[in-house]
Amino acid sequence: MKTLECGWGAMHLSVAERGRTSLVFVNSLGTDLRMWDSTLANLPSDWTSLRMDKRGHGLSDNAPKGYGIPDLATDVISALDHVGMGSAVIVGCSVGGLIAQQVALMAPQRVDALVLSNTAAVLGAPQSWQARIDDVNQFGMAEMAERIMPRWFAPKMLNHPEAALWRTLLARSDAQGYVATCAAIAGTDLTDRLGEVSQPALVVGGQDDLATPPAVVEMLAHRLPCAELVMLEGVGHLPAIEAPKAFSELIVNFVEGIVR
Ligand SMILES: O=C(O)CCC(=O)CC(=O)O
Repeated sequence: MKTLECGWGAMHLSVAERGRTSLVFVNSLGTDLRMWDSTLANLPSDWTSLRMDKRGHGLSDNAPKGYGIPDLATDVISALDHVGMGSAVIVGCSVGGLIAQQVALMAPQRVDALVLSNTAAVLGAPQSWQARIDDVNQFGMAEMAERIMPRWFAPKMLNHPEAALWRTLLARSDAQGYVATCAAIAGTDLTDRLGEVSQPALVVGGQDDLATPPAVVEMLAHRLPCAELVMLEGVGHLPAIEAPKAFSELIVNFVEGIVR
């Protein structure tokens, strides 16, 4: 673990620096960098990986209010600078995928390729995020965790002991960090800029994803100039947790295909 000093505070990083293939993992709303544990365990051991908790998530500090996806993308670029990673394959889930797209637009030279899991260029209507913020403020994270679980996990995963651990993490999450990220999502629509993303992209969705349903993920793949799409059966919003072996196999095949 390393701590990165940013303009807004300290960011906690888990860094492994080996080998030539570099990947950066950006997590989803309400999770932390441990969402990638099982995926990393299935990747070649000589690959370099960098994971980070977003502002207000995991062990990272809360930032001042009023930041957007470009600020979160700047955090990723700062993390790359911090560990001396010139460029990398950026793997992002949901809002992490939105941040990954933003990094590709802001600093294309830092992005070798994208793995966009369960995400889109716009994640739902702004009003739905304002409703989410209002609900968090009214009911708190514990109540919200109950409501969000079926949006995270496919029915067959919901009663798995691991799902209970993630529910606990979400229930204990910092509400300020959560709502600040909801507000950043609400203000972002990259649809009109997708044509500028020239890097190869692997777009992954889950047939049972209620948060970013298959049609939304398919639309992202369709609009990106150079994308391949894989839709996983029996998987919800978080394939890295629900189907880590299948997810990491997809990453390995994709990355080996582009470096060959
Ligand atoms: O996972 C994300 O980054 C955003 C979507 C989410 O939190 C799940 C939901 O919409 O309930």
